[in-house]
Amino acid sequence: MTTEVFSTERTTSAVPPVLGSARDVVQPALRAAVDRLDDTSRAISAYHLGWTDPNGVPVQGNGGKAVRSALAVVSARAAGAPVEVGVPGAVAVELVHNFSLVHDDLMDGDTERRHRPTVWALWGAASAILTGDAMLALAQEVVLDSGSPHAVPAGRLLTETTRRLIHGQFLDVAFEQRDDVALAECVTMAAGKTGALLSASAAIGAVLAGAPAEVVDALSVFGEEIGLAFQLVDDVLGIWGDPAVTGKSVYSDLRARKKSLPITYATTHGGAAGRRLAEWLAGEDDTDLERIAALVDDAGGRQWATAEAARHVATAERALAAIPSGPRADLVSIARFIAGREA
Ligand SMILES: CC(C)=CCC/C(C)=C/CC/C(C)=C/COP(=O)(O)OP(=O)(O)O
Repeated sequence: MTTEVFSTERTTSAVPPVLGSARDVVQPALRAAVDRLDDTSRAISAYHLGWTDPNGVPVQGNGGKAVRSALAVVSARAAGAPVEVGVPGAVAVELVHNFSLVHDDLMDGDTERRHRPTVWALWGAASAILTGDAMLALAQEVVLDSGSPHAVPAGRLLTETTRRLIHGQFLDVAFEQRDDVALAECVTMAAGKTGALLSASAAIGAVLAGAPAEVVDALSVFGEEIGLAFQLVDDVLGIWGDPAVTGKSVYSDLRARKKSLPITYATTHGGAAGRRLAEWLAGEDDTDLERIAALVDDAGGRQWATAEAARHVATAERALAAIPSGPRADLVSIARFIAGREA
């Protein structure tokens, strides 16, 4: 175990107002886009997005925190454009995100998301694959139809981001078969799996607005950094989060023997506790996951991940120095919310 001292404190932060105001402008456009899908993909997407129950009856559901779409509309404002310019980008990144969740749940065999049964658990694997694919294709269409003279670079940002997302997911899946994953490899995986789409979300509004490269680059760096913070917090919640709040099954990441960031830190830097954890990861005993979570803690995995998340948020905030103060404050509020969230 290293001798460094990390803070274990994670200050919880209230949902920033910008998430609500962005949702108000993005939701109608997201619904209009989903309406374009074929009947089956539309019905399953509407369920996944929290608009209907499995029988298609409208509900006041939970379609997620909508962090990525909020970033996209603030991104347009950061470039001096009206929020409306960012809306097609916001719809697109939310669709790419939800494509990835539907496919990820299938790959991981997870049966619960956002407090409800997952798409594959209700409709089967083929429907989950096809609905995810439909959302991904729709995302491109929304950007191409945006009417922006910068739709092609925005579409390209989205396709390149999707390739990074897929690479990150491939690494994640490959790590399940390996017992020698290095911390740097795990960070690369998280940057692809989560950083890429957060980075594109923070930049796409500015791209649609035709912003200069230095503005787009600053927003991309901001998004990439909060993406790493996001995944670090997600991994902490995946082990120590309250399932009643996260809406995910208890210890699902441990049961799946995921080489998440706190676990990889623990196995590679966590001394005797880390070695015991590595032995457990290589075995098949699932009986006492509470003890395994305590082992990750003892090996410093939780402290490290929490401190790293705070460090990435601080780096993200520094990248915004040249962004006008109004949108900068909103971006900072999203970054701090990400670091302090409990779900
Ligand atoms: C290609 C492929 C299958 C990739 C999968 C990539 C993947 C699922 C990465 C995890 C990203 C993540 C932390 C999601 C939770 O987001 P969130 O907490 O914002 O979710 P919410 O929308 O429910 O709030």
